[in-house]
Amino acid sequence: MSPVANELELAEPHLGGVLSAAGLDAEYVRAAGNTLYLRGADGQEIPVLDFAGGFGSLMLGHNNPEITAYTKSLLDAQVPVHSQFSRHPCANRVAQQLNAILQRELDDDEPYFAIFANSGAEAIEVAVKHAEFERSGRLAALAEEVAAHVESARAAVREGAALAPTEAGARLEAARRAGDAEGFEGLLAALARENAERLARSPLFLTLEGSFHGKLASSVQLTHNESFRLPFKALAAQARFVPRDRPEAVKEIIEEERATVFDLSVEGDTVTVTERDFPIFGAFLLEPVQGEGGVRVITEEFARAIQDACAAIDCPIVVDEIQSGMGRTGAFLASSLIGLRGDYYTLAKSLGGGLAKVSVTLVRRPRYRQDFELVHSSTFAKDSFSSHIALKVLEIMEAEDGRIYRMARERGTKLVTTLEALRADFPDVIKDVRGKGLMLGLEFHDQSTSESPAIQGVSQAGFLGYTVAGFALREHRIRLFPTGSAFNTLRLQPSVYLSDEEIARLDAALRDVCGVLREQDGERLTGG
Ligand SMILES: Cc1ncc(COP(=O)(O)O)c(C/N=C/c2cc(O)cc(-c3ccccn3)n2)c1O
Repeated sequence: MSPVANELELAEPHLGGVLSAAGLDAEYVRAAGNTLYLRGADGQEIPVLDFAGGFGSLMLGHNNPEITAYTKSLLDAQVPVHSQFSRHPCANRVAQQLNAILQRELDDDEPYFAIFANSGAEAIEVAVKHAEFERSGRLAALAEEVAAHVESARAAVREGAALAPTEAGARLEAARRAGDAEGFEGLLAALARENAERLARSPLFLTLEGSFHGKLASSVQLTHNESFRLPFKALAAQARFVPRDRPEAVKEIIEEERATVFDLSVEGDTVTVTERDFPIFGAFLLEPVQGEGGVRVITEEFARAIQDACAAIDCPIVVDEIQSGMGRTGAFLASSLIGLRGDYYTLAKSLGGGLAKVSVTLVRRPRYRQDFELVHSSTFAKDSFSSHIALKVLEIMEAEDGRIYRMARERGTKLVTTLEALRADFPDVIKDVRGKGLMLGLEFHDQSTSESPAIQGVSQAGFLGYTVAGFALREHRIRLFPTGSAFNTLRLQPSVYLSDEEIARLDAALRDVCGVLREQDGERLTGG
């Protein structure tokens, strides 16, 4: 290898620089439970208490002993990892187990078919592609129906039928004139041209302000954060972002964006031009608890408004449980706690037990299009290694009548109580405590007008959360991160094995942070 390449930092060096600026560029050499270990100058391991929790992928902790032992047994047994295009009974058992859990939590026995992938964003891409596959089938059926109506109208006009004067008829007549074609055939040519243009429009997706659904080409257009989304706007179908605090906006936006095609009907010797809605919306996607958007819990009222508005236009709902699912909020599905029912569910992160990369998109049977299986695939998806691990994870989650979910509720209550006590003691520093179960957010007041130039500077740069994280790592050996789109909010997503001692350590560290911010001690906060 050339000596130059040997010296260069070649794997995302700029990100490394950003992390280094915040004092977060640690190298971890081991992990277990809620602890990561870095190596000190003397070569000794230094434990770091991890509240980032793999951004939600470590419900069962780092290197969970039961899962690592099981993984070793899979390797020892030489389980075939890549046996694509063969029977995958283990993947099917994962799908069956997921269905059993959904049926329990949703109290409904309608099956969901499973399409496996390798990451959360890929599961979203699968949902978006399948929804488009379903929508394009509906568009084809509509086009066929209109074509049949056109033939009936053509025959009726030949028999002397006349056009009824309607507003839609006037609009179609204007299109005919613009197309410079004569008579009824000219009108039909205008109808065909107009409808072809309208049906060829890209689908429009609906999601919430503050949403995060991934950073791949389609999924990033469903992620609200403009710095993630806008550079790639030209790549994929767009979304409308619904304000989180206005459930009534769902219907308003649907009304604004509704799309129609011309149609014809014949009654006796009268032909009538009408305009009828066609499905322009690909799907409505939402997280029951927004992670990236600052740990915001969607209310039952909002869920109902979305459910009703989507049912009225037969728009599928994709419930993104990639971060909120897998028991993190105290139920397998966070959405089951707010009465939200999805046509699709996406799961990832903790499904792989902190070791395997696996995600799954579940599609409710009435919407499922089996031909999708023949046009979508991925080399590593549905591999038996990941499927075995996912099955083991679900077995652990469901053991002892859902002990893990009870632990998530009990540990989450203990943790949120600690955070609320902190806020009560530092109301000038802590603005809000949010979340559910072990998916919690701690929001700091804005410090952009701090009297400390250092604190003012990092706040105005949107770096307060990262600076606090750097302080916690340096001074307290605790790993924290702000959410990617709400920089003053720290997300806390430890494993269910969180101990009282670890909560107490976090409390002490956060009280120290609050003291530093109250005293406006920029020097200490930034380690300057
Ligand atoms: C609801 C939801 N839907 C799809 C995805 C995409 O999943 P993948 O990351 O597996 O592609 C995520 C994944 N979340 C990623 C994430 C969530 C988060 O809260 C922070 C960070 C993150 C990552 C790196 C640096 C800083 N922050 N990453 C998600 O939370």
